[in-house]
Amino acid sequence: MVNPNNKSSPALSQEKPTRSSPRNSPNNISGNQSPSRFPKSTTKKQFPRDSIGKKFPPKKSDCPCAGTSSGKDWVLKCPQCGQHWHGACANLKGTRNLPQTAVDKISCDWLCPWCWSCPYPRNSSHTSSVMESTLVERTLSSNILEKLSDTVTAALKNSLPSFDLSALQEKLDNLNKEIKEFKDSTNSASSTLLNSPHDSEFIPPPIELAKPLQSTEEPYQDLKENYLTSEEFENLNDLVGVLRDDGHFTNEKGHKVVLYGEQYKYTGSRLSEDTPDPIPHEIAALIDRVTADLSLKHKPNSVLINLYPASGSGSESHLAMHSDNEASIVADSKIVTVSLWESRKIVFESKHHDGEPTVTELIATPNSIYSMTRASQNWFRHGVPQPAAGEDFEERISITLRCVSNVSERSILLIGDSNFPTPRRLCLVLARVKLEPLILGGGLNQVKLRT
Ligand SMILES: O=C(O)CCC(=O)C(=O)O
Ligand SMILES: [Fe+2]
Repeated sequence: MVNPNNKSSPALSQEKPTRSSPRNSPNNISGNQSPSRFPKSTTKKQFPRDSIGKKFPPKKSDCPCAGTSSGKDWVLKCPQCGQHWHGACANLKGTRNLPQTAVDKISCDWLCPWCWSCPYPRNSSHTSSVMESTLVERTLSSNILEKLSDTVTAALKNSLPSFDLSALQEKLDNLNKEIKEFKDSTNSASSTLLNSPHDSEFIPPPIELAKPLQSTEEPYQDLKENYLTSEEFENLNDLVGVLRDDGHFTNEKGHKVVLYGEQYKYTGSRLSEDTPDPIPHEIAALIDRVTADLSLKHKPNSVLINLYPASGSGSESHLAMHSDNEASIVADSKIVTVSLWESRKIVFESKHHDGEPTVTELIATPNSIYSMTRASQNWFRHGVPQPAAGEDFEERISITLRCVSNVSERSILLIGDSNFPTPRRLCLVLARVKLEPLILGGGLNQVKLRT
C-alpha cells in the first residue's frame, strides 16, 4: 500500500492539498507534522485549529469510517486529497502499535486508498482485469438488450392489428349510458318505495304473503233431515241389524265397517282385499232415489256402512279427521251419507287457512242425508268426534255412497310436490307417458291423474 514514488512526508498535514497536485508529487509538505493518534477525547487547549478551520488533530468521525473504527489508532492525512484516515481504515493494519518514527516513515510514501492507483500495467488475466472486462461486457450487452427491446417493440407495434377505436369508444359510451340509466332507475325505485336517500340503504319492500286460497267448495251440501221413508228406514234397519248381529262388520279404529259394491281402498283400512259383495237391494233402491233427488252426475256404485258403537260398549266410537280424497273416487262425483239411529256430530275443518282452521259442524240426525263433493276433499277434512267421557249415546249407522272407479288404478299418476310448479311437472310427465289425462283433483301441491 505504500507508494514508493511518493516522497511526501509526513502524511498528516495542516494544509489542504490542491486538486491539481500530481499524484506522485504531493504538496502536503508543510512542516514536521507527524501522524497523530485519534484521541479518546479532544480539547481545544491541547489541539490548535488547522488552517482550514478543522480541529487538529481530526475527530474520529473525519475518517471515511465515520468514527465507527474502534480503539486508538494513528490518523493519517492523505497528501493528495487531504482526507483523514485511520491507519486500519486505510489498509495500514498493524500500524496501530508502531511507534511515531515508524509511522512517519510509512506515511512518507503513502497515498490514501481513494487516491492511490497502481502505476504499472495490469496483467490482463488478473482478477481485477477480468472483472473489469466483464463489467464492460455487461454494460455492452445491456445496451444491446435495450436496443433489441426497442427493435422488438417497434416491430410488435407494426404487426399488431389496428383497432377501430372509435367503434369501441361508441360501445363504451353506450354501456356507460346504460349503466347510468340503470342506476338512476334503481335509485328512483328505491327512493319511491322506501324514501331512502342512500343506495346502500336499499331494503326490498316486505313481501306480501299470499293469502290462503278461498275454497270454491262447501264443506257439505244437500242436508236433508227425515229423508228416509219409513219403509226405507225399516229395510235398512233390518239389513244393518242382521249385519251387526251376524258379525259382518270389520273393526276399524273407533268404529266398524262393511263394504259393498265396487272395491274402495282407503288409508288404514282393515277390510279384505277380496271383491266385496254386490250392493244389497235395499241400498240399491235407496241409491236410485238419492241419485235422482240430488241430480247426481255419477251414480254411486260403492257402499261403506259405518257403525259407531254406543257408550258403555267398551269400544271407542269415532272416525278420525280425514278427507275422502282417494284417486279412485270419481273426480266430479259426490259422496252421499245416510244416517240411521243415533244423532252424531260431524266436524269439517278447513285445510288451507291463516292461523286456526275454520270449523263447521253438522248434526247428522237419524234418517237424514248430507253430501260432500269429491272436490271439497281438497279443501276440508271431516270426522266424527268421540263423545265426551260420561256422555250416554246409542249406536249410530252411516251408509256412505260413492262413485268409485278402479279401472285405471294402475295408471294413476301422482305428480307434483310443494317444491315443483305442478303445471310444468304435469306437462313433463304427460309428455313422457303420452297419456290423455283425466284430472281427478288433488291438493294444492299435488295433482292426480287417471288415464
Ligand atoms: O259417518 C259419517 O257421517 C262420515 C263417514 C265418513 O266420513 C266416511 O265414511 O268416510
Ligand atoms: Fe269420510
